Amino acid sequence: MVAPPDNDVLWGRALRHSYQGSPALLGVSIGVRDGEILGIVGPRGAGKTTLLRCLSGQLLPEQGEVWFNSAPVHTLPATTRERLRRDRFGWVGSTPQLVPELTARENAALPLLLSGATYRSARDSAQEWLDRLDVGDCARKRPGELLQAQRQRIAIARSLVTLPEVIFADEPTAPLHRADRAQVLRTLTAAARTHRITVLLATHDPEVAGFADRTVALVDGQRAAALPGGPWPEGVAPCSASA
Ligand SMILES: Nc1ncnc2c1ncn2[C@@H]1O[C@H](COP(=O)(O)OP(=O)(O)OP(=O)(O)O)[C@@H](O)[C@H]1O
Repeated sequence: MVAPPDNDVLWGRALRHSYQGSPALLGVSIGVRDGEILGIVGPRGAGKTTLLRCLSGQLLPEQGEVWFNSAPVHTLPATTRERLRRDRFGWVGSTPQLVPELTARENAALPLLLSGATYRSARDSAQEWLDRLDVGDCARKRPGELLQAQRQRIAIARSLVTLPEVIFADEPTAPLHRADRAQVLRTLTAAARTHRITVLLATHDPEVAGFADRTVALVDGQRAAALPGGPWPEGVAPCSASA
């Protein structure tokens, strides 16, 4: 095993994974620099979610290595990987997964409460992030009383509340109206830059990818040529922003 280069906070090498024999990743290598906002772009089914799940330790790749700083994520026991994900990583999926019995503020505070913060400090921090994401007035409501777009903002607040080292954002603005996407992405990326949070932003939408410092393209489970902030590589048709 070879440890990652010093300036990479996260590093995947030759990652391969398949689902019931159907390949999703075919030997992807990737390095993510500390504090970088890295776009993982590509059409639907390209392997973006699978790559994020491998890099975040949710999914063990069939082959390959994942390093977070000097920790070999691919060989860590399940409980250590879970702790790593809880304490150092944040995750935002394309659909908000909130606890229905808790209020919006309790949902956003949950990662802090799980890591031992006092109720009052967790609640105050959660409220601050809800305010920044323009859902502060939803704080006392439960997910069932809220719109999907409001729930997604709460899920983003929850991912930021611990100021994790890395946020994995998988199509994070998919449930939002187009007009709201830029504002939410500005909040997420501004918070990341202020607090030096590394962000992996998976998307099929070139407008979303425009918020990244650099993009890496995936096509059919493999890296494809891409220019940072430039045109999409051949074979990666930019989809409309109507996801
Ligand atoms: N749980 C699963 N079981 C079986 N096949 C899966 C599973 N998850 C993903 N796949 C398949 O693996 C391939 C890669 O999927 P993945 O979700 O990683 O791509 P993606 O680029 O994130 O696509 P999308 O934008 O549609 O989520 C696709 O062919 C997909 O159908």
